[in-house]
Amino acid sequence: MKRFCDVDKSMIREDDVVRFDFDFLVLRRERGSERTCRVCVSVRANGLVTRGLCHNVEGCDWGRLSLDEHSARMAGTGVSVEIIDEEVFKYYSEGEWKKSSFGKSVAIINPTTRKTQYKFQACTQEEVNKVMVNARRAQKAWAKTPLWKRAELLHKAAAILKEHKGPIAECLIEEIAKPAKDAIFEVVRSGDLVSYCAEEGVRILGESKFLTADSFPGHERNKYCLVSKIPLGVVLAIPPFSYPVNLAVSKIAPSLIAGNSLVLKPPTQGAVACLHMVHCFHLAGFPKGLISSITGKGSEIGDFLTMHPGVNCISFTGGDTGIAISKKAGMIPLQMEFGVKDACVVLEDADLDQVAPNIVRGGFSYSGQRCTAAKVVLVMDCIADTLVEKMKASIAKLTVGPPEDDYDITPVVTESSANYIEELVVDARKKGATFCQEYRREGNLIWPLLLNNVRQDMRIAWEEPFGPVVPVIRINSVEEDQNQMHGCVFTKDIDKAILISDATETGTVQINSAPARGLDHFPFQGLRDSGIGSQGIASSINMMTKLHFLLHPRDQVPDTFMN
Ligand SMILES: NC(=O)C1=CN([C@@H]2O[C@H](COP(=O)(O)OP(=O)(O)OC[C@H]3O[C@@H](n4cnc5c(N)ncnc54)[C@H](OP(=O)(O)O)[C@@H]3O)[C@@H](O)[C@H]2O)C=CC1
Ligand SMILES: O=C(O)[C@H](O)COP(=O)(O)O
Repeated sequence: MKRFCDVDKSMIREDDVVRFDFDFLVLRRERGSERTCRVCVSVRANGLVTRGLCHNVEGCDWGRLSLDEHSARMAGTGVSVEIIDEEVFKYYSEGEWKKSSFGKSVAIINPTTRKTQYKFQACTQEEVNKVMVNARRAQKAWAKTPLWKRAELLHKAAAILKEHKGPIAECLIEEIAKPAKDAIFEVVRSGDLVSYCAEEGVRILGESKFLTADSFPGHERNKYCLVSKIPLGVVLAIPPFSYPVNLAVSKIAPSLIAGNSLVLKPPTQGAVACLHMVHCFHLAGFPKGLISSITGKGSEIGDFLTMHPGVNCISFTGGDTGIAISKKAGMIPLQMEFGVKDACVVLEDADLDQVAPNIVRGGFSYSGQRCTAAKVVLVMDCIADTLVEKMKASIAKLTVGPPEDDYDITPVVTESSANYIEELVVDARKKGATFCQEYRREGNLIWPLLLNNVRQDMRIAWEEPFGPVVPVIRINSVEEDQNQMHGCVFTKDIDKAILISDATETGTVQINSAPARGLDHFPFQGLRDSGIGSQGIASSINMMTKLHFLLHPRDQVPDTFMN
């Protein structure tokens, strides 16, 4: 290696007190048949990566890299080097990155290469117990920390998170095959969410309600009640693989601003992206024990966590696992968001040139692995042929390939997920659905598929594929639709759209646009088996607090104050 480092002085502000650290890391990687072994050096100024130099032992010419290139290539290294021990990512407890005493690790399989990409610690029950005790202790002090100080730290974490979008996005690409631009967007959006939450928290929690007794029949103005919002205690956050960073911070930020402590259980796929994100909170300087991340497979450590007596609230997003969690959890508030079968209803008068690309985007972005993906199209029979042709034309434009090259359709998250999608496709073929494209699969990569003439007896009509397959069901009237879970309505008749929205049991209805969570501060919820409570910044802050009442009878006020 010729030169070790070259610090980019533009990264350092004039008034910074600069402390330089150097990290050395030997990085071994496998991509297909290519094997590389690199020695990387990163330079940190006050904890942030400034420059790095990497040398490929077999003659790589990475050479001197810009900050962004360096960050992008050094996921799991550089500023985050302390979060990894040899090849295994650590868990986060008491403000430190730790190795589990268990000595067992969990592998994260890259959906594209189908080889082990990363490993993380499988934590023990004793380690969970310790985290809970520390979380409770830290929370008591945190609840007394002024609101503006809590907000200040969240703003700092948000800035660090956005600054480190490169390495975190790289993890999203490698762990969950999120297309590169979407991966970057997820991190940036998450930083914005944290900041917005800090602002909203100051407004929501900075106000309290004042009640007087004389508003109730038969009472004088002789008693007052002050209503304020206080934290719940320890919040357990469990996000899904599909938005591991965004759906983790959507739980972390409201919980912290409200004065709670937070224990995160990252999803297996997406765990390393989550750990990098947690490290951004660590770098921001939150008190020890306030944020922790217990790692391990949900099936192994999940029950112990969710039934732990130290947990005062669970915020979960995922599949049917959540239904089981709701049944097992004790008398604590739950915020649960599960899977859904979002339907797009297309009426006779809809502008099909607008509808087709909208549904294709809604159904196929991130290869259909969004809870808000368009999962069934219910179209009036008289316009179905035209819509299907237009959708076929839109689908033909989708690109298919690896996430790092930012293709539209990328491999689905696991082989078992691909197998499940295939089962639904095979069932639809057996029962007579019309295939608008040839079904094609290579490993976890499934080409986009539109299934026409789907009937209610086919599994794809009801089950959530969480993949790039969209069924079309023809209807003759809106009443015929028994899904009752519309995600959107396409029509030029706004009155009709509102009537349909009112008549259906669904959390969110979009008019003339594919289903989406909205923006992160909009409320968002599923009904019936799709969830408990609402997400969204304000909803989550409210959900993660309880009311506290301070009553005061006026006759106790000294006479001097009464006149
Ligand atoms: N309504 C909404 O807002 C959203 C809903 N979803 C839904 O999520 C599903 C896909 O996500 P996916 O990650 O596969 O969902 P899962 O339900 O499989 O997993 C969700 C989370 O739960 C964890 N987990 C698994 N078993 C347990 C357990 N026994 N106790 C506690 N935690 C456990 C998982 O960890 P591990 O990975 O280690 O198993 C993961 O972190 C789809 O159904 C989708 O519709 C997705 C996004 C948004
Ligand atoms: O995890 C998911 O599926 C998200 O909640 C979807 O969010 P989006 O609609 O903003 O993509």
